[in-house]
Amino acid sequence: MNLRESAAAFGPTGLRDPAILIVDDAPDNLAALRTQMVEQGYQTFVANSGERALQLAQRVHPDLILMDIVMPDMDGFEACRLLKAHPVTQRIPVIFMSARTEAEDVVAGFDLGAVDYIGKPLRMAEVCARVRAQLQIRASSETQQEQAERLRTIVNSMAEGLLIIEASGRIQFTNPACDQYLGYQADQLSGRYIGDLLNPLVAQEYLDYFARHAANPATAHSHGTREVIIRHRNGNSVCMDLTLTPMFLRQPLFIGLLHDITHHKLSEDALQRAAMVDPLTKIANRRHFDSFLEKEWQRATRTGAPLSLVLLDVDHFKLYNDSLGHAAGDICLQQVAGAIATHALRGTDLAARYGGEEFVLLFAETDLEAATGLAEAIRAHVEALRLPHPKSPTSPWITVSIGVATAYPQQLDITETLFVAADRAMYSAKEDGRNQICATRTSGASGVR
Ligand SMILES: Nc1nc2c(ncn2[C@@H]2O[C@H](COP(=O)(O)OP(=O)(O)OP(=O)(O)O)[C@@H](O)[C@H]2O)c(=O)[nH]1
Repeated sequence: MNLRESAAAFGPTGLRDPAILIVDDAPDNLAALRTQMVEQGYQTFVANSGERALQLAQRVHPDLILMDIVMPDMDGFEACRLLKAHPVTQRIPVIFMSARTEAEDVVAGFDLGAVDYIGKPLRMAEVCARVRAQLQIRASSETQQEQAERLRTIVNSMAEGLLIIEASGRIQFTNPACDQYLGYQADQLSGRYIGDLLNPLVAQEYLDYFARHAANPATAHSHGTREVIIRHRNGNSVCMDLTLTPMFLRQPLFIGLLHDITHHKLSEDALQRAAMVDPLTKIANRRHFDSFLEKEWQRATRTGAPLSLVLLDVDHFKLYNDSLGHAAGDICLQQVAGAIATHALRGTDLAARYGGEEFVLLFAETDLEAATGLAEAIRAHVEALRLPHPKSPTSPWITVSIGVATAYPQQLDITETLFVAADRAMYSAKEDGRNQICATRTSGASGVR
């Protein structure tokens, strides 16, 4: 075939006309078959020996080979065996043509991998029909292979993790993204069970859903998307969105799509934490303190344990700002906050900036005497910071005045009572000369005792 002929071999769609390699040592047979094949619109290549057929097949990759069996030197059976042994030619369908139509010849032909066997003398219409049928089979199997290849590429390159799960919870397949998310090598997850990855309650919920679907596929619906905690191979937990969709092939299967939301979760957690912290001093803010106090108040109501509130106000802070500037005032508040926070040691203690230059500490399960001791330690700590306050009329250093109040909350009491008592005590400390503590004990609705 010359260049013009080979250009003409491509149809208007750019797809090549099917190419047929005809192998026969009889020139008449070759010519007659070639004429038929050309009439059918096929490209044709001819070979008059087994050796020549092998060379041509490797060069032109025909879509089908029509192969005579009885030929000198290398016969058709041997040529077929060699074609099937070579990776480049092994998938090319071979149709034998022979006058040897004994059952053992036909069987031997099929055993060698031929797709068909036509008896000689040839009936050309039959040859054409058989060639057409084989080309159709080959085209549809190529389409299936292409589709499978396309799907494989998508599944292997997608950023989302994909799992195929059987109704028993056994994992049948995972894609590379899924393996990577969960820290496994390729194929290590196949054969494991979802219970190996999920918390037992969540795994059971999925197994129930699988069982319901397997029992009645017609009513199956997508399980939708939900947030799940999955066990990473290294033992850590990762937060993922899992979307499950049923699919029925030979057995009920479930496609799981995994989307890593750990980063999203981390920033959500960071936002939540930020909402609880005072931006200047980095200790708890008022909102966090109020909800913490509410919880401890409820707990103390149940246990009958004392609850102590320590309220601190920086002395003459307006003068400090006015003399040293607002920026120095900010740094001073940060240092005072740092000192205060070191005294909230237990999980049930909390130090917070309550607003401006006012700080609070809550000490749960702490009576007035113990709280007063803690308050005195804080007062001394702040004074020991030796933060110069040149304009203060009461001390050369930054000091704090502290009110301490202790309550034994009862059912109808409100937290407000404790605040009012601590506030009053703090003002008494101011009035008495600042840099000191005043303590009081409330009993809720019955007021200060
Ligand atoms: N630098 C700074 N100053 C603040 C901040 N919040 C409140 N203040 C200042 O703190 C000062 C509080 O002053 P006052 O409530 O009058 O009381 P004081 O000067 O501390 O005097 P006494 O409480 O009576 O000892 C005000 O000048 C506020 O502007 C802050 O975040 N940074």
